[in-house]
Amino acid sequence: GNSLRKIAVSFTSCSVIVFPPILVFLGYNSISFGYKEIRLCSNLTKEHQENPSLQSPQGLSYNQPRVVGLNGKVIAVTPWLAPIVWEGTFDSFLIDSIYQQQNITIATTVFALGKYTTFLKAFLESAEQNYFVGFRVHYYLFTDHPEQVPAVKLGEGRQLTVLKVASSNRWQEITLRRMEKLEKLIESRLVNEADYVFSLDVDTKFYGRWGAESLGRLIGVIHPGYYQTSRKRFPYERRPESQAYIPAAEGDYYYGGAVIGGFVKDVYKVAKTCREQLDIDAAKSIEAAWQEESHLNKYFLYNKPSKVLSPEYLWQDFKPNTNEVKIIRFSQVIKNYAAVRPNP
Ligand SMILES: CC(=O)N[C@H]1[C@@H](OP(=O)(O)OP(=O)(O)OC[C@H]2O[C@@H](n3ccc(=O)[nH]c3=O)[C@H](O)[C@@H]2O)O[C@H](CO)[C@H](O)[C@@H]1O
Ligand SMILES: [Mn+2]
Repeated sequence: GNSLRKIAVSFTSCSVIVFPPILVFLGYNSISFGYKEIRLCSNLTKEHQENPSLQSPQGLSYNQPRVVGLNGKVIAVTPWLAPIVWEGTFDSFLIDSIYQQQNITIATTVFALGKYTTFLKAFLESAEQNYFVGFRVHYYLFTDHPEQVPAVKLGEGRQLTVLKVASSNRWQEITLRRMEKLEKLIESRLVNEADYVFSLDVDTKFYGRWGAESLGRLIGVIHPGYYQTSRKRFPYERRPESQAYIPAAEGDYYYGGAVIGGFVKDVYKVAKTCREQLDIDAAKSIEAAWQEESHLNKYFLYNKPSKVLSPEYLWQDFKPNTNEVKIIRFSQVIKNYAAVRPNP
């Protein structure tokens, strides 16, 4: 909780009113007094000023953005002027120091159903070494086997909550249901318990720093398998009957379903919208090519992320090293699909 910051973004500039000293709660147990300048303006809302949703019309024609330039250098900004986070574009000490002052909590949801509980130990241990070190992190771990959750020593200010969910005999159902679980978790808890939330795949490991440079209103990650692929060959859903359908001439990046992040409120919109679109498809007995990842790609195409994580933030262990990716921060481990999934 950070009420000061919430007050600060609730009003936009025009006329300035200086309030007498007011009580402001900071964090959980400290109280401070201060003069609060509150700026009021009738015709500008918070949405417009502080939290633009970056909606983009459907059917626009524009060039596909490149991730690596023709000179081989990485591109660090999208055509809608959102940063693409690469090593060398930020000062990790500076950016962590800025966000540490804000006393934030980063909720992190992770699902481990069926045999995927075997990935938990490496995921959690490597997260403790690399992921938002020095920040308050709250893991929300969904599993059908709570007894298989390993005991991992967590750093100061970090906690883990285990939430029991029903098993499923289809991996497709497990991955796509994450949207609904995330939606409901935000409604019931995260609105009060966190400032930011990340939803992460569990069949992964952290190998390098992942810190405050990844924070923003709405965060997507560029999938490591498609960052040099022409948009018409992205594995988007191509059947117009699906709510996840994207025409061949459209597309910015192919985003990985393994990382979704941002302000609790903005991630809520993603999760709720994707869950609704998945429900419409299910009622028509249609399942998108890559389940919720397809719906996520549709969402991000027309609701642009405010910051995009480069493939440094989602790699695959089997991929050879490349010139552009200097640091691998988070990577899919190699898995034996037949051994870990409940169905082919
Ligand atoms: C790198 C990447 O972007 N991966 C995406 C990709 O394939 P993946 O092959 O990465 O999908 P996956 O098998 O890892 O499933 C996604 C996640 O669902 C959970 N899970 C899945 C199966 C199971 O039996 N138990 C279980 O707990 C687990 O948290 C896992 O990390 O496409 C999926 C949808 O098809 C998801 O969008 C994944 O995020
Ligand atoms: Mn995965």
